[in-house]
Amino acid sequence: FINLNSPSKKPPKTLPPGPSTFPIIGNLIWLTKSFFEIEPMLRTLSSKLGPMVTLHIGPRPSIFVFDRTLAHQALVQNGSIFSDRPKALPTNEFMTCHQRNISSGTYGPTWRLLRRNLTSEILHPLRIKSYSHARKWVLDILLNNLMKKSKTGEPVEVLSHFRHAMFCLLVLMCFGDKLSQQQIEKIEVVTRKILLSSDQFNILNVCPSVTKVLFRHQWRKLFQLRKDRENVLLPLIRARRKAKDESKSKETDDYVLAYVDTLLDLELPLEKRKFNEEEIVTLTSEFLNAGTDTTTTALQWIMANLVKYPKIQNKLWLEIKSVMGDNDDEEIKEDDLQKIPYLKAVILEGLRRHPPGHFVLPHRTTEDTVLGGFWVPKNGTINFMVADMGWDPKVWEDPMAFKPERFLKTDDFNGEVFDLTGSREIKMMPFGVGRRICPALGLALLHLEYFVGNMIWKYEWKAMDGDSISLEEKQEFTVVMKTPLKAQISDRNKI
Ligand code: HEM
Repeated sequence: FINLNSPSKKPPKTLPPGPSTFPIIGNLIWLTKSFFEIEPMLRTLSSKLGPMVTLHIGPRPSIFVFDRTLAHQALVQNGSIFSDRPKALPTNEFMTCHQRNISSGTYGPTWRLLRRNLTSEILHPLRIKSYSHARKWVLDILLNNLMKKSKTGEPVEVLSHFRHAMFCLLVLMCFGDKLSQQQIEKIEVVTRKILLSSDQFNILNVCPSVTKVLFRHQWRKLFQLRKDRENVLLPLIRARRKAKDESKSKETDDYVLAYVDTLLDLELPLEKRKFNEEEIVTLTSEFLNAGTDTTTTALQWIMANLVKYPKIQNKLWLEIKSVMGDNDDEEIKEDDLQKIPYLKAVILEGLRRHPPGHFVLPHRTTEDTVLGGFWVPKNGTINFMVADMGWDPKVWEDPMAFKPERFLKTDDFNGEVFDLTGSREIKMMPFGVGRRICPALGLALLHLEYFVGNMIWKYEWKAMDGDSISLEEKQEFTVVMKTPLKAQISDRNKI
């Protein structure tokens, strides 16, 4: 790897190969496509052209990297060059208050402040522990709802239950735990609507000055969605501010810091002012969105594999039983999770085989540079093929099979537990790696282990009679099951 700033090396000026396109029109057409449409095309191109492929999307080249060693060189070894985000498309810019959130924020002091605030105030292990009562509360609701449904004798379609549970957890961490189910559902409806409609607004980004006239109804719809979001979130933000100002909250014993509390006093480092209400709405909705569909998707894929492969489910249950003994009425406590290595292996295998996102969020380079022998221009967009890295047959034997046992062979990982951060070497990267790695990796793993573990400990999960579980994928905001999981669920205590 050479940096173009180094005077001793003469840099190549050749971009990684890609398909030829019509100038301007071709570039604009890509803009209307979602990543999900692009993925299979990229795979075909890479099989012919090699581990790096360029597409001309919009005004700048977009480079896609399939190779895990190149990903490590870029994101870990040269993180300072590869950690910026591209300028947001107009619709995203509008919904993020000019990219003033963590995931789309420019690599600089505001992003650093927001990311550090989230990781040190909310995602710190001790703080995560302080939300354990919320997890227990949500687990009870989830288990009860699943059992209620299964008693009707109908197959239980689990997805909406999983999503609601994951959403409740994040709402409680974000706004404190005094919210009713009804309030939570109201927020869920609005945020979901925004997420599901995002693709339909792609067309507005092709020449916004024209689309503002031609598609003004669509633009109005987008304005309304942002307004609806403010209408549900602002009252919660104001209530928390009021409690803070009156310092009421700290007087009660059960006060738990919420994400929104940490945002109220933060000061924008360049502008030297506090975040305004619209910006806090953007930041809180980012927190809810970033964690709900990702974790829900992972949860569904993992449970689907446990239904599809009863032997794996049974092995997991036996291992849980060896820790829990005859305490059938108890749930698995968070401290006990680490005593169940097979549970961790099941979760890791789920994330490897079915990463919720098949790409990371787009990165932008801050300097002209060279990767894999090709030129990567300053301000170029670069992305990494997450799914393909986890399915690399050079790293993973029989990569498309679901085999949690592969994560128990610590010899394969230098005698240590598997390192998901890829700091030494990337073998898979469902959370990204480097400076933009998902800051909630630890929280997401805890949620997956706690909920999968307890759902298997309490209930036996079976496919519906005559039904086989299809692992076909469908591309939504994340890559989900094309046929959502339906299962027969029975109480293990009553078998
Ligand atoms: C299984 C669950 C999850 C998966 C697989 C996942 C995956 C990812 C990935 C791939 C990225 C992009 C990395 C990159 O651009 O290089 C990311 C970023 C991010 N994730 Fe997650 N995530 C999960 C859960 C969560 C949760 C629960 C939260 C919050 C509570 C969260 C908050 C974020 C944020 C704020 C970013 C932006 C980081 C930045 O740009 O600096 N994620 N995540």
